Amino acid sequence: MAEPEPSKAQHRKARPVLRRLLYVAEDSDAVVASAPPVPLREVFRRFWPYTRGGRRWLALIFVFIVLGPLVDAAEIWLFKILIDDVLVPRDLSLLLPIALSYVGLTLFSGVVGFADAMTSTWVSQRFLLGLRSDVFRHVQGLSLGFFERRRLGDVLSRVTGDVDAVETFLLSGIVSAIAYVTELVVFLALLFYLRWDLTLLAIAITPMFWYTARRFSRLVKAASRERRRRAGSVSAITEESLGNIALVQAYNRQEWEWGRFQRENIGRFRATMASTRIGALFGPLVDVIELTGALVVIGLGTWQLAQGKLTLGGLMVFLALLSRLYGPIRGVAGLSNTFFSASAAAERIIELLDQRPQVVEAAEPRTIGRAHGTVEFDRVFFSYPGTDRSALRDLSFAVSPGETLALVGASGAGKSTAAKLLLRFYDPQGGTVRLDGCDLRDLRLSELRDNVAVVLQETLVFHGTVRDNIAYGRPGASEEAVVAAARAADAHEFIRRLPDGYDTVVGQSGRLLSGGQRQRLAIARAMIRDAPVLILDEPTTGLDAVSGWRILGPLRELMSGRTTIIISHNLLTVREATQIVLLEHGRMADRGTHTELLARSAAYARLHELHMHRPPDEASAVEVR
Ligand SMILES: Nc1ncnc2c1ncn2[C@@H]1O[C@H](COP(=O)(O)OP(=O)(O)OP(=O)(O)O)[C@@H](O)[C@H]1O
Repeated sequence: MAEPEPSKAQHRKARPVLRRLLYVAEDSDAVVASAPPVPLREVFRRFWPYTRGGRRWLALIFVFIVLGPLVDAAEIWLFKILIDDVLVPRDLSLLLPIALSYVGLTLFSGVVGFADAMTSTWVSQRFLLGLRSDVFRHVQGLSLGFFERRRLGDVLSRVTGDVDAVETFLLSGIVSAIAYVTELVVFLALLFYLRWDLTLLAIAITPMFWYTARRFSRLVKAASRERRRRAGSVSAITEESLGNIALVQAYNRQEWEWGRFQRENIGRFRATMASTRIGALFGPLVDVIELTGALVVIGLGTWQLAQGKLTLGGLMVFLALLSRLYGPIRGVAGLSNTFFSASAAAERIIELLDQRPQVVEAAEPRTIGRAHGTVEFDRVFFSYPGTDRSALRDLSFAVSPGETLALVGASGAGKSTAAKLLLRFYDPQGGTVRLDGCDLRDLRLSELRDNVAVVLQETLVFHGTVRDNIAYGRPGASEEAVVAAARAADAHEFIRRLPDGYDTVVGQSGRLLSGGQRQRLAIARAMIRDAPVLILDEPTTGLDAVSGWRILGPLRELMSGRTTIIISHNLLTVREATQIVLLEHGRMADRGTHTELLARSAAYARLHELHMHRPPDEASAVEVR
């Protein structure tokens, strides 16, 4: 770290000013909360296993670490010989061997330096490779509930930024610590060998180093924690704001979004400045301590030189070695700052790794292979974690293969929640959801989801080609299968007209396609998955009447022979359902076919009325209440 010139005024300022300089103000209504503190020992314990692949190489790095100070010491010793045996007696006979030794040592240290740099980088990057990939895999396996509560940008910042700091903590930090200790041992041994009394005097000041370092490391940790948290917030706001750029621009909210961003940005700036101030104050303080030690030694050494107890070369070498000794002492003292700062990042990773999926697979899950597709909700009660309102209350229904069950009801009635339970994104607090008579909690998660295909309200299209997007439903699907699915979804014609046909890149979130086209792509994806159970969550949302009509054909094709649960506000899609469940506040208010409900349920009849007497484009968007 670059340490700026010491500001003398800083040393003189009164305590409150010092407090303001050294402490970072924390913002209570933060975008992202700080991770809970974790002791250093625990941080080591958690991340040490990730060094597994590189431990053999670590041993090699330690060899390089020892070689470094030995070469340095040899060079310094040559310097003593140069002064005492060549320069002072003006005897040139040793000059050539000394010069050759210098060349040899320089070449050797060059080779060691190269090998050291390559090996250290390899080991640390291997560590990062493993850790980052594990963190990603872990986060990916967390339940939907986690992502609904967390800010994605903060998670991104942890996976990309904080992971690097863990490496500093565990590898670079430890390697530096060992390097410093080795240097200390080598130089101290030489110093003692040269003049034990002067050496004792010189190291008498070390407790002051430790004391200063201890005081500073606590401050560094507070500042680093705040810096990391702010980095997460900046990332979260960037992701949210740029991810919804169309909304931001359409509502002219740029200034407001910028203000939100800027608040965190300034917070990050302040936290970084605070930690730099702490580091920058630490440097000059240590300089003063170091200078005190050196001055005492120079004083005593000059006196001993005058007394003839020490040669000029001896004194010069002593001072040269001493200057090398303070480097590692200062380094070891400063390392605690590095450790504490990196541990602030490690805490954020540990917090992420400690998140457990709310949905856990049974210890010995049942295997059902391809299901027939009978779906059953049996007296299901559910409320979202952290809420006390029930999203579903005592919900029971059953759907057999080839049948279609439509869930209708006002917005917030619990329709999508039922779909989430069937995919086992959450487990119900009461009752059971079954597939082919098996409690979902007993099934292998991947197998359950293999048996279900979904077309969601917001059509999920990835940045990639049309072909990739369809084949996402069944990895490794053949070209024929992709085209057949597209044909069945009535998508083949429009895909053919795209600039590169099936190779057209559709842009992030499929922005280069129309809503109807995206929907048909999603149907093709569900089609190719060929799962026995189908969940259609508002498949015609956002489509005008013509497009809505247009995808009815492909939808019917997709639904035929499968168990379908359709959530829709559009009565046209619902009318053909085998049974319709009318939900009100999470409860089943009524159940029957379209004709039965029309005759019996005032609420349903009113809806139908509303739907039928509106112009078709409005009718397709009207909600069933
Ligand atoms: N992740 C969540 N955390 C907490 N509460 C939620 C969550 N998702 C939904 N809810 C609440 O659960 C209830 C049911 O929501 P759900 O999304 O199932 O309604 P819906 O009938 O599908 O509505 P819409 O027709 O508007 O999609 C609502 O009161 C909603 O506020």
